[in-house]
Amino acid sequence: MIELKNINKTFNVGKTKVEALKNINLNVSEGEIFGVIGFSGAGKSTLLRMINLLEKPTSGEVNVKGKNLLTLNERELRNVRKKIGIIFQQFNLLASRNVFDNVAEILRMNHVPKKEIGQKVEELLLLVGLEDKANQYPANLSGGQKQRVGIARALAMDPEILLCDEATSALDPQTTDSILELLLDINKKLGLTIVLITHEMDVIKKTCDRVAVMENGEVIEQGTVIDVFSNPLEATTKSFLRNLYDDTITEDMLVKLRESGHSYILRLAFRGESALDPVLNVISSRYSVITNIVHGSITYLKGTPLGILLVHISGDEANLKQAISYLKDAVYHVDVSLELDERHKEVLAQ
Ligand SMILES: Nc1ncnc2c1ncn2[C@@H]1O[C@H](COP(=O)(O)OP(=O)(O)OP(=O)(O)O)[C@@H](O)[C@H]1O
Repeated sequence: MIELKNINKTFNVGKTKVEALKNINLNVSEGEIFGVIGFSGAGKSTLLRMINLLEKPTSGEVNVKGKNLLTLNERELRNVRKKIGIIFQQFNLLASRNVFDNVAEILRMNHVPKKEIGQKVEELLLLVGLEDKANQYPANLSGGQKQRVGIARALAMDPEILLCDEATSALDPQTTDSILELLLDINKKLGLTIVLITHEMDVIKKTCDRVAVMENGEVIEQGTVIDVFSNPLEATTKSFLRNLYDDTITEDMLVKLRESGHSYILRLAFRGESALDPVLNVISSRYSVITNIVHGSITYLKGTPLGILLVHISGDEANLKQAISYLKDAVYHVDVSLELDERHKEVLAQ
C-alpha cells in the first residue's frame, strides 16, 4: 500500500545540513496499523509527511498504491492526497466554525455537491460519536472531542490511508484510550490503513500490528509488535519498553546470582494461551534444575497477552542445556543473553 524506498531528507539550515532521514525503507500493508516510535527529533514527523509528499525527499521513492508520487503532476497528486487523511496533535480545527461546518468545509473545498453535504457530515459525526455536538464551537469541546472532529474531517473524503501525527499526545490517558479505540474501530469498519507516529509505547501496544523504531533519522528496528516487544534488540527500543515493563536486573542481584554455581538468567516471552503452560515445573522435574523467578509481567498487545519472565536457573551444566533447549521449543522466545558469565554465547549459538 505504502512503500518508502531508500528515502533521504536533508534540510539546509543556513550553512548547516540536517540529515532528518537516512536511507529509510518501509512497507505498510493495506489495512494494517503501522506505528513509528522515536524520541523527539528522530525524524518521525518528516517521515510521516513524506507519505503525502507534504515533505519531498532529497532522494528516494514514495510509492502509494503502486504509484511513485514523485512522478505525478499537481492534479494527479491532489487526487492521491484526497485519499490520504491526516490528523494532528493540535487538532487543526477552524475556531470560528461550529463542528458541522468544520467537517462540511472539507467537503465544500473538494466540490462535493451541496445536497450531499448534510447527510455526509451527519454520518461522519455519528461515526466519531459527536452526533449531538454539531452546533458546538471548538472552544466549547474537550480535547478528545476536538480530536474526534479532527478525525471526522480527515475521513470526509473517504480516504484509504489515515496518517496520525502524535494524535493523542495532547490528551490525558483516559481520553487517549477512547481515541485509540476509535482508530481501531475505523480501521476495522472502513478497512483503513493507518500510519501513526508517537513517542509512547503504550499507543503502539494498544493499536499497532507492526512498528518501526527511529533514532537520528534512521529506522533502527522494525517488525511485528509481538516480535519487537518480546525480543527488543536495540537500546532505544528497550528503553521505550521499560515504561511498560521493567525487566532490568540490578548489579546487586547479578552478584548474588553469580554465586550460585552453574546458572543462567533466561528471559522468556510467552504469547497468548502459552502464558498458562507450566514450563518451569516441567524443567524442574524433568531436568532437575532449580528455577527462581526474578521478574514477571504481563502486557496486552491489541488484546493478546504477552508474558515476560526472567528466570534464574541453576543445576548441572548438561541438564541446564537440555532445559534451555526444551524451553526454546515450548515458549515464544527465549533469550539467554542476560549472562552471568561467558557461557551464554555458547548456549545461544545452539
Ligand atoms: N523544515 C525543517 N527545516 C529544518 N530542519 C528541520 C525541518 N523539519 C525538521 N527538521 C529537523 O529534522 C530533524 C527531524 O525532525 P522531526 O520533526 O521529523 O522529528 P520528530 O521525531 O517528529 O520530532 P518531534 O517528536 O519532536 O516532533 C530534527 O533535527 C529537526 O530539527
